[in-house]
Amino acid sequence: MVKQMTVLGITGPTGAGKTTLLKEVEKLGGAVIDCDAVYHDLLERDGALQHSLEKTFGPLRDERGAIDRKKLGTIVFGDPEKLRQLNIIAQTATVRRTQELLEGYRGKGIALAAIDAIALLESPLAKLCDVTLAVVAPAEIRVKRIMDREGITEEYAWLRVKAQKSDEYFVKGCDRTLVNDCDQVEEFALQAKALVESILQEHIQ
Ligand SMILES: CC(C)(COP(=O)(O)OP(=O)(O)OC[C@H]1O[C@@H](n2cnc3c(N)ncnc32)[C@H](O)[C@@H]1O)[C@@H](O)C(=O)NCCC(=O)NCCS
Ligand SMILES: Nc1ncnc2c1ncn2[C@@H]1O[C@H](COP(=O)(O)OP(=O)(O)OP(=O)(O)O)[C@@H](O)[C@H]1O
Repeated sequence: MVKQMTVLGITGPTGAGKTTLLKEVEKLGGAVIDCDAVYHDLLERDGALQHSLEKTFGPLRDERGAIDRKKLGTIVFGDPEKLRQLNIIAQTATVRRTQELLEGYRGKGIALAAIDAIALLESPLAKLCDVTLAVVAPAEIRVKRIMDREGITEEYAWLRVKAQKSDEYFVKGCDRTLVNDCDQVEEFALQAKALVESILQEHIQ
């Protein structure tokens, strides 16, 4: 009998703790697909994607000749229409690559694969998932976390946070929720592990 693969979709706003949860999935033997990383990889090597972005948003190169994400972020995070245009361009490429990766994991007989995507709920990715999980946390805490993690300014951190949908949107759209408002990342990691294990149990039975 071919073993079924459980596909867990993870979404939620920036700095909430999704990557921390993905590390627990990996420790449990699951495969993870971080759509930010998939997209960053495509941004480096997909000429058609680079061309499409510059055609829409104007010159975006840094001194290395690569697409300057902070420059693009400053354009789109302050303008909902431009963010909408970016989402269409980025999602087409990212969703295609994510589907290829999922099929690869399925072919290898992997029991659990998790997809982490900011646009999970409004993209075709949600339909590929057996369970969806929202990871949320108060905006002030998230701003501090992403400033510490990336060394970005408070202004850019708030610009990114305010460009995103509310916690309520993610909670309403997902099957399950994890609130990450504790002070210690280790404490959240334990909660995340317990939830992923219980989801796996439910799907194995
Ligand atoms: C907007 C950009 C230029 C910002 O670059 P920056 O280096 O500041 O952020 P990075 O790429 O590291 O992403 C960090 C976080 O920003 C948030 N973010 C990224 N893209 C988006 C988006 N389209 N909408 C809302 N938030 C976003 C996410 O929370 C993400 O985890 C860049 O992220 C981008 O081009 N994003 C589009 C990719 C996308 O839509 N991915 C989703 C595919 S399902
Ligand atoms: N409960 C916590 N206490 C302290 N630090 C935390 C906690 N949860 C997460 N962090 C830290 O906050 C930062 C953001 O967490 P993480 O990268 O998991 O979020 P994310 O949802 O993946 O963010 P993004 O969507 O921006 O990639 C990381 O540096 C992480 O180590």
